[in-house]
Amino acid sequence: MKPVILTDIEGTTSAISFVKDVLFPYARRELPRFVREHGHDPEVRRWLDRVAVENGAVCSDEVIVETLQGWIDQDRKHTALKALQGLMWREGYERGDYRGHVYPDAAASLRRWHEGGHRLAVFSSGSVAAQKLLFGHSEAGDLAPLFCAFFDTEVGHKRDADSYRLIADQLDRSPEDMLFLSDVVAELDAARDAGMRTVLLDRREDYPQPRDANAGNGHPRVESFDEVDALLQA
Ligand SMILES: CSCCC(=O)C(=O)COP(=O)(O)O
Ligand SMILES: [Mg+2]
Repeated sequence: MKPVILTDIEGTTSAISFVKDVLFPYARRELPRFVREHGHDPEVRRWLDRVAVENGAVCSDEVIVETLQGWIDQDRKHTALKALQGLMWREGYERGDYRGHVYPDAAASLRRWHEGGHRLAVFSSGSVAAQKLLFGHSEAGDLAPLFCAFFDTEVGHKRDADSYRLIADQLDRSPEDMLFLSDVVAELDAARDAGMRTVLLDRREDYPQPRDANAGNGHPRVESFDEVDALLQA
């Protein structure tokens, strides 16, 4: 049976700069208008209320917006922020304000692995809705149908081994039959603790200072998806 390939997004399939310089500023800028116009939609309200609870008090939408903007600045991976970002980014993708960045080697490899019979899945801190948008409106075309499953932090934290056990379980595979790709060593450590095979993405564009074997904590290290095939055969 061919291993299931589970991939992270930011810094792995897609440039960190796309997330930091395009998506995050867009959400930060659009947040006040979005909350004004959609704050009464039940789906939006649910997440805004989660932010209010986190603040420890009943607070105005203005304070909630400021809190969320602060979290964007800190790159907090809070589930409520990620869900709201996904809803805001939908408008930007649909208006054609931007397309999802996917490295050409990642797009080509994902297509090749899918054609070759590997099941592909995503695990990202970005919400499942945001993941589907990024791949569905990517610069390389609609890549979303290549994936059989999408997971976000509703399944658990990316640095927690139990999240990877749960993902394997939901895909009906043993962790040993799965390969996880990520640019973050702590995430790879968690996946390896769960029993998965791992590969560290160390893209020159995202990480101008290459990480050595010690910094990579023993995970096989590659600079593009093209190098992953050799590891799949190993
Ligand atoms: C999924 S689209 C936006 C990416 C994002 O919001 C994010 O936090 C990326 O985290 P990742 O786990 O993919 O490194
Ligand atoms: Mg990442």
